[in-house]
Amino acid sequence: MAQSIRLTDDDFSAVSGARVLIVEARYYADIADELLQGAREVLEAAGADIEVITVPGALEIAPAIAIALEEGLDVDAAVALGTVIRGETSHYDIVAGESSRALTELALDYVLPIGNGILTVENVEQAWVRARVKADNKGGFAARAALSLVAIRRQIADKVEG
Ligand SMILES: Nc1c(NC[C@H](O)[C@H](O)[C@H](O)CO)[nH]c(=O)[nH]c1=O
Ligand SMILES: CC(=O)[C@@H](O)COP(=O)(O)O
Repeated sequence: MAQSIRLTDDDFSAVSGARVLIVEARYYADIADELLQGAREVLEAAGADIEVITVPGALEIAPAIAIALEEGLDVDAAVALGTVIRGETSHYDIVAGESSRALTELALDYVLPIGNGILTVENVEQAWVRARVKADNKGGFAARAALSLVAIRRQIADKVEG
């Protein structure tokens, strides 16, 4: 019978004990608290082992993950949390674009599951709707995305070893 490997499964029993690094940017500290809570709840429910690194802004998230990996921190996945809100200048485009571009490059270079929970929004109101655990819970979503990739890696490894 054909078996499917699904990236969207929400059954994370296979990822219990996964070591997950959260890197949170606290440029907007109160929103950061909410994103972190959402991510933590998902990871704790999945039985993950969590390490948190705090950085000043979204541009430091990918470098912090890279430093952790280069220094030998042994992790199965990372979750990036931050909020970038448009200001008066073009700086928004740099922070929003580069922080996510760097994460994608890092994920592919290191073949590391990374959940991208960096909000890129027009204003604080939009940020809160997306960050709030009882609303969009994007921190939780990013954590689930990272766990999905850990699960799929384990499923594929089992299949290949088989
Ligand atoms: N404007 C926002 C920033 N800017 C700061 C940069 O991320 C960085 O910390 C600085 O350029 C020093 O390297 N960061 C955010 O997370 N959100 C913003 O809206
Ligand atoms: C995303 C940003 O860096 C932004 O907050 C900067 O604001 P501004 O463009 O008004 O300097």
